[in-house]
Amino acid sequence: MARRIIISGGGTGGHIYPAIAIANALQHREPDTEILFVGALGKMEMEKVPRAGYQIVGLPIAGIKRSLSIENLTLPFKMLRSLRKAREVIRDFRPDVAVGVGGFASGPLLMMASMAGIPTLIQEQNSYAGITNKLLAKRAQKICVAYPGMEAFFPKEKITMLGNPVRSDITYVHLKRAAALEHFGLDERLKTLFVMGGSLGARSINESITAGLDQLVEGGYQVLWQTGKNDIDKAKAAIDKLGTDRVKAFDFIYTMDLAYAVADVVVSRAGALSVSELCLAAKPSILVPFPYASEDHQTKNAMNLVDSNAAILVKDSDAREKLVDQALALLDDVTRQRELQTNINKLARPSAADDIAAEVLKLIQ
Ligand SMILES: CC(=O)N[C@H]1[C@@H](OP(=O)(O)OP(=O)(O)OC[C@H]2O[C@@H](n3ccc(=O)[nH]c3=O)[C@H](O)[C@@H]2O)O[C@H](CO)[C@@H](O)[C@@H]1O
Repeated sequence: MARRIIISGGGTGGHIYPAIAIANALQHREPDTEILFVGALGKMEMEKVPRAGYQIVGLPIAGIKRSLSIENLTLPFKMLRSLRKAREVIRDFRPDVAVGVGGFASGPLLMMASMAGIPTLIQEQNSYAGITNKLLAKRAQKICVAYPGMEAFFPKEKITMLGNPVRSDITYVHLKRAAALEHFGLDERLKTLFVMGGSLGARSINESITAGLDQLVEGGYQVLWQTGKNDIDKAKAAIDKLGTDRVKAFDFIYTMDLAYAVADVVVSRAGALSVSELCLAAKPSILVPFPYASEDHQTKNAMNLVDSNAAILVKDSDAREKLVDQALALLDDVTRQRELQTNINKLARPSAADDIAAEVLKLIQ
């Protein structure tokens, strides 16, 4: 009989793409597996998951607003409605296993699944566990992590360290350079700086790049720039002002494999999945951790690489002053690029998605 698996969570790309990578690996191992995603209504996963070819159901859940907001008063009702909806989805789909990847929807879904006696597995991308995953861990059968020391948050006997699941098309990107140049309309004679702000975009990176765009273009380089939704108009205005066709800006890039393929040097936030992808794609990288991520975990993600001489760190507070200079220095220095490339690739976990899929399947008797 076909196996049925629910994968739940989302909110940002850092939760959605590992979920898609696990789903792809499951279908590769067991092609007749039926997979249903459960996300949060109104969140990014409701659009990105169907684009990746999977069905998704949305729960009416929301997070606490940090500012004093009347919306917070409706949260308990949203939680109750989400629990009820999660119970319905489980009753109708009858999954053999439920997988949680973090983000709002995984809370109610995994809670109801474990109450119904369905085995659950958690995949934690970061070196720091949020409150939802800590609570869910008590009832989960297996917890797959990407960083050491996670027994500080989870029961030790349930933890397996397998790395973060990365979409398989990000392997062997060096074979896709020609296709990537054509896809983005870039010039094969020029070296490319790929700037990525993560799934939501990064304001300080965007401002720093805007300020140094003329230097990059005058330096003879071209730029592929992923800005996030909020800054795309400003980025396009800066490009128009410079009157150049050597800078291509996008709010979101669906073909990340091609973006990595074309990049000689990458400037990026240090979200867990971005970091795992940079390892797999073996890209010389300058990381600018988002300083307000919980427990400053992006700095930890970045330092993990910097300590192995596998990436360069620029602090968010130094970005405006130093980022473009550092990018130009690295673009100019092929020896340093090779050194970073070799070292970052040693930290890649190419089999993570498949290893996690194997753990998921093991939970089905
Ligand atoms: C601000 C914040 O709290 N960010 C968190 C969020 O980051 P964020 O959602 O930015 O996540 P990551 O950097 O981990 O991953 C981004 C994912 O989105 C994909 N992508 C991104 C941009 C784009 O244009 N196209 C695209 O496909 C990337 O290839 C990657 O798969 O989740 C991560 C994983 O839990 C955390 O480590 C980050 O700290």
